[in-house]
Amino acid sequence: MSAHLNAALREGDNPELTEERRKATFDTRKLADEFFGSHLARRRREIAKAIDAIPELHDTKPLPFMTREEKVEEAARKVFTLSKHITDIVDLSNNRETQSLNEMVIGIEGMPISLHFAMFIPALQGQADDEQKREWLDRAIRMEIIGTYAQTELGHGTNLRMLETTATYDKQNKEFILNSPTLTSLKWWPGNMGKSCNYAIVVANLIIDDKLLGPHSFMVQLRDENSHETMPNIQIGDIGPKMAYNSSDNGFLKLSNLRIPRRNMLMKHAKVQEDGTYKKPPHEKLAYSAMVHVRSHMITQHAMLLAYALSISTRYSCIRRQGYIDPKKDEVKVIEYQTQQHRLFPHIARAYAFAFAGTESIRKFEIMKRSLEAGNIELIADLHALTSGLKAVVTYLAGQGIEQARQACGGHGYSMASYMGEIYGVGIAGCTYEGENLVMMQQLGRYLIKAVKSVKEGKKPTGYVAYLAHAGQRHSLIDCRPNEGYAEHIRAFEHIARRQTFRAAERLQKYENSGLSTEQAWNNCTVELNRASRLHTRLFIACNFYERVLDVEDMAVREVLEDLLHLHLNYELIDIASYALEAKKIRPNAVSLVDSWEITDREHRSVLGRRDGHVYENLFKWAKSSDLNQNDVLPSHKKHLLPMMLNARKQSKL
Ligand SMILES: CC(C)(COP(=O)(O)OP(=O)(O)OC[C@H]1O[C@@H](n2cnc3c(N)ncnc32)[C@H](O)[C@@H]1OP(=O)(O)O)[C@@H](O)C(=O)NCCC(=O)NCCSC(=O)/C=C/CCCCCCCCCCCCC(=O)O
Ligand SMILES: Cc1cc2nc3c(=O)[nH]c(=O)nc-3n(C[C@H](O)[C@H](O)[C@H](O)COP(=O)(O)OP(=O)(O)OC[C@H]3O[C@@H](n4cnc5c(N)ncnc54)[C@H](O)[C@@H]3O)c2cc1C
Repeated sequence: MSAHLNAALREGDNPELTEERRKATFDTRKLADEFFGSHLARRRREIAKAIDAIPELHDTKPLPFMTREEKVEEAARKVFTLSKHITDIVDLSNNRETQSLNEMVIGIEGMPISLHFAMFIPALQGQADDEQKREWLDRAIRMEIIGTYAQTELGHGTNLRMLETTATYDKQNKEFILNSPTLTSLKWWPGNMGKSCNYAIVVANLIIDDKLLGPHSFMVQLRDENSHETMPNIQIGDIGPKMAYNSSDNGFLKLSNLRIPRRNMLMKHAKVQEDGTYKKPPHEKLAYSAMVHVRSHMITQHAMLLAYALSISTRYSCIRRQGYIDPKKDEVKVIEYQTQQHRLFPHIARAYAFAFAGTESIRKFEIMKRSLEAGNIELIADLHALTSGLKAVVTYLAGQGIEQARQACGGHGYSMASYMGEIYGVGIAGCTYEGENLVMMQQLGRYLIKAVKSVKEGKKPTGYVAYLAHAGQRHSLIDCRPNEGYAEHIRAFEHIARRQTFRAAERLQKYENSGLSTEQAWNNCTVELNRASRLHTRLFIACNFYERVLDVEDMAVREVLEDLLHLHLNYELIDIASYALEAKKIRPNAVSLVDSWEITDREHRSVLGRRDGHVYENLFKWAKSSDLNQNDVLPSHKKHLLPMMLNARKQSKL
């Protein structure tokens, strides 16, 4: 590729990076079009340009130098400033455009309206009836009110059936009475609930005539709309600092005999009539729709976090020179070391694979939503299984990749100047929120076991589990030569996933036959079952990557994606670092592959990952701006350490 086609080349950049960019075999803009989709890629460029022109949307100082209060204030300031410009910059009905704008301006550490858009609005869209939508959804979209999703409690997050918050129907007054009867029933964790929101969708166990009817969603006003003071019968606050996400005020909530009108229960699916008659929803888990929405969107979000970390470490690896390969020559860029390439490149391949899987899970979510609106509940189970698996596998592997990217930056990777600590903290939170990963793997496990049962009954499952009915390869994998082409890789992958799923199913059957209860037998098999779920999901990601690459029209882009696909399939299959062959092929394109993510410096917030590569001078500037450097001698030093040392000196002279 002639260098002028590489959109990332700019005057004045560090020559080390320019040298890398000149080697690109493809046009980074065209690869960006594949990674994001051409519309979003173009819009992201336009959004970045629009932000450049509005100084009040820029960071006032690097986020790691801010206290928690300053971070919370900065996020609030930017949300307010954005509200004046947002409709000029993005199409608000496009979630991914809006999310890109938020990440570029506010960053990944959280903001007062995260949950409002991620869950409050989707819960209203999925669970409120038309009249309720007119009352709350329109106001929420206009941001007249800010809401969150309050489900998890101090004592229970995973096991929703045991939520202790109660909503008891009072027929006389046609009201629900909401209560947090115990310490463990306090709502705990909901994002932005501590200080920012004035409304919440509270998930509580519904009780009518002493009958427990399971978790349902209720609209609760938390704070006065004018004064923002906490409403009566409510106690609310922030849960304190966390590993990351400290711009967000995750909160606690106690409800004490709070009365709300009957119509505050979201009634699109389940309904409670005035006389207390209860109408069941058409599918028991429709009340969980907001969680499925977030799970299906988390995959692209985590692909992006991984991309942030890898573009920082790949660029930095081409700036950093350390040691020799040939002692007679200069010190080499650390990217030249095979170990560095093996550390980074498989994760670059995964970032692309995850982004494509994420686009697919969002597409599947939209299809399910439309089919549900037409009254069809059939796709719910498939989507739940798919998103449970993807959510768990992608958040976990993205976390691993981010940590490898951090280690690849050596000591400077541990400084917050690299921003790796925050990216990691935010990434691994995804392993926990929206369903703890090992628990979500079991949800997919249930689905796989059902598919095995149907295969054993002579039926042919369709869709993502169709491969379970294929005749298994009789020979072992040792006979499987990966160089025979991608179809052979996929067959090998299917073979491993199928074998593990059948092994888990047989083991479960054995325990059940031995007289153990279903639950006990299940618990004895969960390690095997989770392995099957993991393999099934990694197979889905690989197949999706393979099919996606076949669709690419630009030959240069297709070729580099095939290199990544080849690496991905081998790495996933053999589960060891890539072959030297793949590493050699990826090496000349390493920087351009990460440039194709088109992450701006503003979005990165990383000194190490700067697009222009001027790392060292900026590390020095960064250090100088530390609060601790504002005084030559810290007041705390004068107070404690200096007297201690003076005293010690005095003592030794005696
Ligand atoms: C699934 C559980 C663990 C178990 O539930 P339980 O009731 O006990 O059910 P089971 O007996 O196990 O199963 C019964 C059957 O029901 C099926 N099932 C279960 N769940 C579902 C479902 N959701 N859909 C369909 N079917 C379901 C199950 O498979 C069984 O079927 P079968 O009998 O085998 O046929 C459950 O209790 C559970 O889900 N627990 C986890 C709790 C959880 O996830 N909590 C989340 C709280 S909210 C939260 O964590 C928020 C976090 C902050 C998010 C920050 C967002 C960051 C941004 C992300 C990007 C989003 C962008 C959005 C952009 C935009 O749109 O603007
Ligand atoms: C950053 C962040 C933001 C959050 N935001 C929100 C929010 O906005 N709204 C909200 O309602 N909640 C929110 N949460 C809460 C989150 O959804 C829960 O923490 C999560 O669902 C996990 O539940 P838990 O904490 O009860 O974990 P636990 O269930 O207590 O998990 C602890 C351990 O027990 C294991 N375990 C539990 N059950 C089983 C089982 N059945 N089988 C096998 N192993 C099991 C798990 O695998 C894990 O290893 C947030 C959490 C975080 C970290």
